[in-house]
Amino acid sequence: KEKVEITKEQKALTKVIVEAYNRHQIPQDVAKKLLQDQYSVEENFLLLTEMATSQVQVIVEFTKSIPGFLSLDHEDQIALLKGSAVEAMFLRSAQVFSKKMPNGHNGILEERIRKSGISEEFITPMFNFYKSIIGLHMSLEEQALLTAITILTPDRPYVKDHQAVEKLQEPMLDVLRKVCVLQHPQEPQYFARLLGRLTELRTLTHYHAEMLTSWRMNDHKFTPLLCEIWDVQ
Ligand SMILES: O=C(Nc1ccccc1F)[C@H](C1CCCCC1)n1c(-c2ccc(Cl)cc2)nc2cc(F)c(F)cc21
Repeated sequence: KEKVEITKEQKALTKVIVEAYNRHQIPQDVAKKLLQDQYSVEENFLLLTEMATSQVQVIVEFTKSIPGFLSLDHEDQIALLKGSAVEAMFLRSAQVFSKKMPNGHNGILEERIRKSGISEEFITPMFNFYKSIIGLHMSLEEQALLTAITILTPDRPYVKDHQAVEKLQEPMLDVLRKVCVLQHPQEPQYFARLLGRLTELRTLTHYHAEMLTSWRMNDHKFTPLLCEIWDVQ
C-alpha cells in the first residue's frame, strides 16, 4: 500500500487555494434569500443575473490568487476565465445546494429552485448534477482545488499556450489526488469520481444559454458582463 505524503510545497499550495476560495463566499446569501421569500419568475431571473455577475467577479479574484496564473499570456488568462465561468457558477451552485441546512430547508430550497422559472426540461439534469455532487461529500479543500482545476483547463477555446496551462493544472491535480486518498481512504476511486463530475458539469453548461433564454418570462435582460460570459443576446 503506497504511503501518500503531501509535501510542504503542496500544503502551501492547498492553503493558498483554500484561502482564496474562502474569500469568495457570496453564494450563501442566495440560498438564504431563496429560503426567506418566494419570488416571482422575474425577480428570480434578476437574482440569478445579479448572483452570476458577482460570481464572475469573484471567480476572477479567486483565479488571480492561483500561483502562476498572472504570468500566463494575458489573452490566455481571458480565454480561461471566459471558458470556465459558467462551469464555475454551476459548480458553486452545486456546492451551495450540498450545504447541510436545518431540517427541511434543503427541501424548501429545492422547491424554490424548481419553481424559480427554469424550463422543465433543464430541471432534472441540473438536480442530477447537484445530487451527484452531494453524494461525494466533498471537503472544502476538494471544492477549492476542483474549482481551480476547472478554471485551469488547457483545452478551452482560444487558449494558445496549452503547455503553460497544463503546467499550472498538474500540481493541482497531484495534490487533489493525494487529498482524496487521505480524506477518503475507503474509496480508492474517489479521485476518479470527482474528476468524472467535471464531465457531467460540461454537459450541464452545454445548455446554459438555453436555460436562460427559456426562463419562463418575456424580455430577458442581461448585464453586459453576462452577455460577454454567457452566449446570450
Ligand atoms: O443564484 C444562483 N446560483 C448561483 C450563482 C452564483 C453563485 C452561487 C449560486 F448559487 C441560482 C438561483 C438564482 C435565483 C433563482 C433560483 C436559482 N442557482 C442555481 C442556478 C444557476 C444557474 C441556472 Cl441557469 C439555473 C439555476 N442553482 C442553484 C442551487 C442552489 F442551491 C442555490 F442556492 C442557487 C442556485
